[in-house]
Amino acid sequence: QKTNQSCTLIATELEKHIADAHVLITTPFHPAYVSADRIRRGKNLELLLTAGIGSDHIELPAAAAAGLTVAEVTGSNTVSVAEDQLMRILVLMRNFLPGHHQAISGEWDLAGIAHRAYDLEGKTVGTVGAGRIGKLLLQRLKPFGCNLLYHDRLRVDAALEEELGAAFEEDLDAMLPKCDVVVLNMPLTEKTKGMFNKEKIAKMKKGVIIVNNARGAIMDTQAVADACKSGHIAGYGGDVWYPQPAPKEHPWRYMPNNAMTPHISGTTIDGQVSRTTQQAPSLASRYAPLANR
Ligand SMILES: NC(=O)C1=CN([C@@H]2O[C@H](COP(=O)(O)OP(=O)(O)OC[C@H]3O[C@@H](n4cnc5c(N)ncnc54)[C@H](O)[C@@H]3O)[C@@H](O)[C@H]2O)C=CC1
Repeated sequence: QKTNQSCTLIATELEKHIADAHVLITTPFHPAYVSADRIRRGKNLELLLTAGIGSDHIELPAAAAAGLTVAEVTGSNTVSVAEDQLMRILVLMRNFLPGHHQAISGEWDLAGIAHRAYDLEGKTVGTVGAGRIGKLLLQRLKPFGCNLLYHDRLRVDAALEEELGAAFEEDLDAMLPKCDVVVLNMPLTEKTKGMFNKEKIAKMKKGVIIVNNARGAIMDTQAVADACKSGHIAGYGGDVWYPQPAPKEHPWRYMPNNAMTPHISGTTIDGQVSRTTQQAPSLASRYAPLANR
């Protein structure tokens, strides 16, 4: 109910002011979807600023057609997200959540946890996307003694590849069957929307762990829920959903072995400070020249 109230409040305030606004600042966490209709009604709009990374909640072709600048705070919370991904990998690999549930519910059933708990050492971890967050994750995984793979449109330079200790996989479909853990680190675009469907998931190892802090809509929602139910996916964790806020009946809330949360991986206090301190200069650089005229 709290979520519904705050959604309604955001929508009402946005509708009230959109006709006057020159700058619209939105976040990917609790997005005000910037539709073509809202862009049309925002007659004074000049800048759509995403306070975070990932502007897929904005209808980009409509923004471009209206001549608007769309900007985001690149790099602002990348450490927060990479650390969170590492946490979710460990939480799922070690089967931590049922153990915690036992602790708070008065149970003591070691076998009930241990039968599906593994070490991360020696496992193959592949990231789909090795941009800012993907590279930070690979750096953090290196000391765990994993076999590290990455797939991206672009290969990182040889020196960095060696430093990361990760092997490039040009063909995603060739990488997926090798991975015990798959982490998504690419943007939601027309190309990646629904990319991880039933067929793609079937190419992965039975018992794979998937961590997706990139965007919910990169996955086929029902295919993920079905594969968790069948056990093909042994664990699915992340903080991104489609749509957001996720409705109560969203199947990922109820699928087995999930380590889902609301969209919080980039909103640590450090991530928030970094986002806001980088956002102000972004606004200032656009408007200071006008103000000084
Ligand atoms: N959950 C959260 O709080 C946050 C989520 N994100 C999400 O993570 C995504 C990645 O963030 P960054 O690493 O900062 O972005 P980035 O732009 O530095 O890296 C993205 C990488 O994905 C690659 N890529 C793009 N399309 C691809 C495709 N079709 N196939 C393979 N690789 C492809 C790019 O070449 C690039 O290397 C963002 O787009 C955003 O959606 C970002 C920050 C916070």
